[in-house]
Amino acid sequence: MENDTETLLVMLSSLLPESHQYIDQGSLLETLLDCEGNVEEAAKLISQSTSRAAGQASSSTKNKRKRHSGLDGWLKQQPSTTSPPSKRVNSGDMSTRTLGVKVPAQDHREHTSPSTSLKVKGSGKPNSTGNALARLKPPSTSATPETTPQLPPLTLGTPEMVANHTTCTLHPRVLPPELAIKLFETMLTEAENWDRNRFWLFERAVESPHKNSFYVRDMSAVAGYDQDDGISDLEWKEAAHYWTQFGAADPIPFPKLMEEACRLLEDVVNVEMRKRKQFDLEWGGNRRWIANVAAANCYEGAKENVGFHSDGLTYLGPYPTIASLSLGVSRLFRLREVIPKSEEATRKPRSFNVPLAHNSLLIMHPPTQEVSKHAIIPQTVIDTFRYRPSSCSPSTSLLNDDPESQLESSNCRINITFRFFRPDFRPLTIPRCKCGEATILRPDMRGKRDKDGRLDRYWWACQAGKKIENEGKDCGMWKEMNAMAEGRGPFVGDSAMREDSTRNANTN
Ligand SMILES: O=C(O)CCC(=O)C(=O)O
Ligand SMILES: [Fe+2]
Repeated sequence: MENDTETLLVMLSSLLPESHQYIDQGSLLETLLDCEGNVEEAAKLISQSTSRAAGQASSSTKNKRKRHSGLDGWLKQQPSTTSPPSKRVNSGDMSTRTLGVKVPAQDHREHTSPSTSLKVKGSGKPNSTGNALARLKPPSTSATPETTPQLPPLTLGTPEMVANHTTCTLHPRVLPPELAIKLFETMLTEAENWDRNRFWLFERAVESPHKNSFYVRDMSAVAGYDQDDGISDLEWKEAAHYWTQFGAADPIPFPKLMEEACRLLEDVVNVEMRKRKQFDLEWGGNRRWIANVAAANCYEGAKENVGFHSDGLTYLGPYPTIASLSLGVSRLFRLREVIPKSEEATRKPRSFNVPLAHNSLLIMHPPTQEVSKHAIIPQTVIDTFRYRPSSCSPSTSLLNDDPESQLESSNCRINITFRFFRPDFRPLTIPRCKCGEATILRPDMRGKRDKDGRLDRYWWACQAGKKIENEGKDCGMWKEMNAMAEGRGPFVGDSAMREDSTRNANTN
């Protein structure tokens, strides 16, 4: 566990519902250790253990748990597309389980609002005492036996290491240095107007531990793009609303320097993409990868962070390519595979740390979002970013006796993730749930997958429980995506997929 322990403990406490606030720090620490410092997993484990204990006292809950021992079981029994929300728990890289009490779902995030290290609004009251340690014991069904070897986290300090160990590529010094500095300065100014996402988690309103914002590109001047994708301003507004976890802000146009950077980065992405194998469900429309939106994050100081998550696929569609530019302070990006249920008994996920230096591009290639989660972890210390401001030209600095005195310092990291929102997943086409909200598209990360990381299925799920006004209540809608039947595409694998669906139709 590399994070500052105290921070992790605070983060963990902040995620626990009021009824768990009495659990002592020693027990919290033990659980954190069990979970290799993963705050969200520790919080889930505690909640699950407690609900399990509660379930033992209630035979009706126990019966329900027996009847539906997970989403698969539940689906087999209930062919309809909706599920009773109070019994369904989907928790990202934890298996989907049926519990006696409702634990708020995690990582339903579209863009930010991770499930770890959130600023909590309001404090939990201490509750009655209890046998905390007994409750903290991992569930007996805990999938990974102690004998399964656990590889320690590995730091990937070079592009070669990143390429060898992950589904990402790293491109240092990617922009001309002056452009990188100017863009950093622009985004620092922009960030003064950004906000923190606010949403409902673990029975309380929480705030994301960093600021973010959502930008939409003017595509009219972008060569090679079908100008007539028909996505209206209102739809962009809706996308921004869900991307920022029910935020009210209008999407912002790309600043000039972001546009300039985007064009250069697209070239890098396209060169990389041409070297890689494509997945059938990838977008098959444009010949070149282009970005039409950018989500930007600002992390101030060492502690601001984003917790483990995979990026919501609602508008990106399956197997997206995401180009993530880092500016300013270098921070650690942590990537960890989500192990499919069928392999839990034989292997444990390994964490990789990738230091993201100023002016580096990390490309998350497919199937990164399908098979792993990522985070920017809180750190104990960071190196201050020292740079020559763009207002100070090299010639004036030569005239100066002490050029060092002209350097500026910053403790901020700016991240810009350039993304392509697919026309076939445009806001108008996103299924609505009974709450009247757009659903979120999530991969079945723990389900079956082939050796290339190809998944079996994706789900449209209600996300209304995260809206603060809803206080965790949702309609529980949970429907499998059927890309063909929903009229989506074109896909990279169109012809192969059509043959498949015809074959299936004929054999049924
Ligand atoms: O700041 C970063 O590098 C990661 C940001 C991220 O994961 C996101 O915006 O989804
Ligand atoms: Fe992300």
